[in-house]
Parts: sequence; C-alpha cells; structure tokens
Amino acid sequence: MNEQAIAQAAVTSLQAEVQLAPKPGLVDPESNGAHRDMDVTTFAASIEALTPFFQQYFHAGVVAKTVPDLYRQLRTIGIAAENAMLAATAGVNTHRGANFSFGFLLGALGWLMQQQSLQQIVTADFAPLFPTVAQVTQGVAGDFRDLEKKARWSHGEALYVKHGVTGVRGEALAGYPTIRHVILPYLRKTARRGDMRYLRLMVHLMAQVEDANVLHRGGPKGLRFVQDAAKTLLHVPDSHLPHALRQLNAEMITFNLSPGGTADYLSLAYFFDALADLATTDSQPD
Ligand SMILES: CC(C)(COP(=O)(O)OP(=O)(O)OC[C@H]1O[C@@H](n2cnc3c(N)ncnc32)[C@H](O[C@H]2O[C@H](COP(=O)(O)OP(=O)(O)OP(=O)(O)O)[C@@H](O)[C@H]2O)[C@@H]1O)[C@@H](O)C(=O)NCCC(=O)NCCS
Ligand SMILES: Nc1ncnc2[nH]cnc12
Repeated sequence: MNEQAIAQAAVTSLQAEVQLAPKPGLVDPESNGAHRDMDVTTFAASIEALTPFFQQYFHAGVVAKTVPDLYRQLRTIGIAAENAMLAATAGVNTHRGANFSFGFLLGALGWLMQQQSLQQIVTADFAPLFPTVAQVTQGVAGDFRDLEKKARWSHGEALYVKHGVTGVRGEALAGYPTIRHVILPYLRKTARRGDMRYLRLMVHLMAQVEDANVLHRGGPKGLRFVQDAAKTLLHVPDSHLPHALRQLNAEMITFNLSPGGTADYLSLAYFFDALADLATTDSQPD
C-alpha cells in the first residue's frame, strides 16, 4: 500500500463532496448555499492547498514511535495545513473541520498500519481504527481548558462555553462514533455507488448530527429546524429527493443555515469507500 494512494483518496473525497448536488445550505456546482464568501472554486483552491499535508499526516503515523509524539506532530502539521488553506482561500474557512478530521484519521491509520494491513483493517469493518483515533486525539481535550483566559474564542470554543457542545473535538475524542455507527453501517447496507446514495446519506446525517455550524448560525432553534426538515426528507422517494433538497436549500439560504459538519462527514464517507476500494485492488494478484 503506498502512502500516495491513501493521501490521494482523501483529496478525491473532498472533491467528490463539493461536486455532489443539490446540498441544502452548502456549496455545490448548482448553488453557493448559505455562503456569500465561497463557491466551488474556493473549495478547489482549498483542496489543492491541503493536498501535500494529507501524505504528511499519514506518514507521521507510519513512522511515529509513541502516541504522544504522533499527536504533537499531527497538530503541528495541522496548523501549517490550516494556514496554507486560509492563504489559498483569502482567509475563508472552507475545510478547517475537514482538515482536523482527515489529519487525525490519516495519522491514526498510518499508526495502525505499522501493525496491520489495510486489507485487515477493512475486513474488520475499520473497527480497530476508532479506538486508535480516540487514543491519538486524547491531547485535544486540552483545547477545552482555560478557555475563559482566551481573548477570542473560535466558533467551536464559544459553543462549548455557552452550550457545552464539543463539536468536532468531541467526535475525535470519542473515536468518531458518527463514522462508526452511522456512516459505515449505511455504506455497508447500500452497495450501489452514485449521487443518490450520498444524497440519502446526507439526509440521514442532517437529521441527527449536532452540527456546530448550524448551531453557530441558527442556535438550537436553527439546528432543530434542519434536523426536523431532514427527518421529513427521509421518507421522500428518490425521484422527488433532488427537488425537495433544492426547496430546503432555498429555505436554508433564507435562514442563513449551513451544515458544514455534515459536509465533512460526506467527505469522510467518500474516503472510507475509497479505502475499501484500495484494499480490494491491493489484494488482487497483479
Ligand atoms: C478543532 C478546529 C476545527 C477548531 O475549530 P472550532 O473551534 O471552530 O471547532 P468547531 O466549531 O467545533 O468545528 C470546526 C469545524 O468542524 C466541522 N464540524 C462542525 N460540527 C461538527 C460535528 N458535529 N462533527 C464533525 N465536524 C463538525 C465544521 O467544519 C466544516 O464547516 C466549515 C465551513 O462552514 P462555515 O459555515 O463556512 O464555517 P465558518 O466559516 O466557521 O462559519 P461562518 O463564519 O461562515 O458562519 C469548515 O471548517 C468545514 O470543514 C466546523 O466548522 C481546528 O481548526 C483546530 O484546532 N485547528 C488547529 C490545527 C489542528 O490542530 N488541526 C488538527 C490536524 S490533525
Ligand atoms: N460543500 C460545502 N459547503 C459549505 N461548507 C462546507 N464545508 C465543507 N464542505 C462544504
């Protein structure tokens, strides 16, 4: 298994997410959703800037000697990656959350692959990866300490102080339960590839993810609106889903709501599908 192939899987996953349409409140080729400061070209520039860091995350895991060393290395790379992204997007936050999640997942995967092959990990439904991520990210808990001393809070820090919401950090510390218990079981049930499979996954995620972006913009009422609207769409047939999603997009633009966390989980879903494909191709005799 070469490092480049795994890093490239992350790149193509982010590209696939932006191209998927229609995504209520989010950027896609049809609509910029509830965003005045970004479009598909902003995301293309962001992905290009992040590309070299994905291999660095994975390689850091492959060569790490201890988990604390790996954590420190990943956060150092992560800050450099975030700065490169912001330079490429003129300061617009396209993928801060995605960079965070891909960074720790790629690093944990590299660490795990010091002992196991990708085929073994995929055959086990990625089960060993989640406790490994939870172990590697334990240092993230420090992000929640002494926040009252900080002059400025990020959106996530403010949500933690005001509502006790832990956002993407909480997911990482818990070993990404949304991937393990929502995304992967869904992907295993729906073998068909294609947009409808991911649009339906998006609806499932919007119905249950405590999306920090939606909370930041719309508060608990905004989050309830998005989750209730998505629950309704769970029962819409495939033939009617694109139209219903476009209608919800119009409403979310009106209310200025954008489920950025759900978008990142879609990227991660494409990524786990790509890893399963890599494991399959890698196991086939030449
Ligand atoms: C840990 C950081 C991500 C710090 O960021 P922050 O403190 O803001 O953390 P959160 O708000 O908790 O979440 C950050 C992003 O994570 C995504 N997200 C939200 N909810 C969830 C969830 N429940 N589970 C998983 N992921 C979630 C989301 O990211 C996506 O949306 C952003 C784009 O949408 P937009 O609405 O434009 O966002 P903003 O511009 O912020 O809002 P507006 O001003 O426009 O209204 C984009 O980031 C997507 O990826 C959340 O935004 C991390 O930045 C950090 O610590 N960085 C330092 C470097 C580092 O350590 N990296 C680790 C590498 S291993
Ligand atoms: N397509 C998208 N639109 C808005 N925010 C996002 N964050 C990640 N992907 C996104």
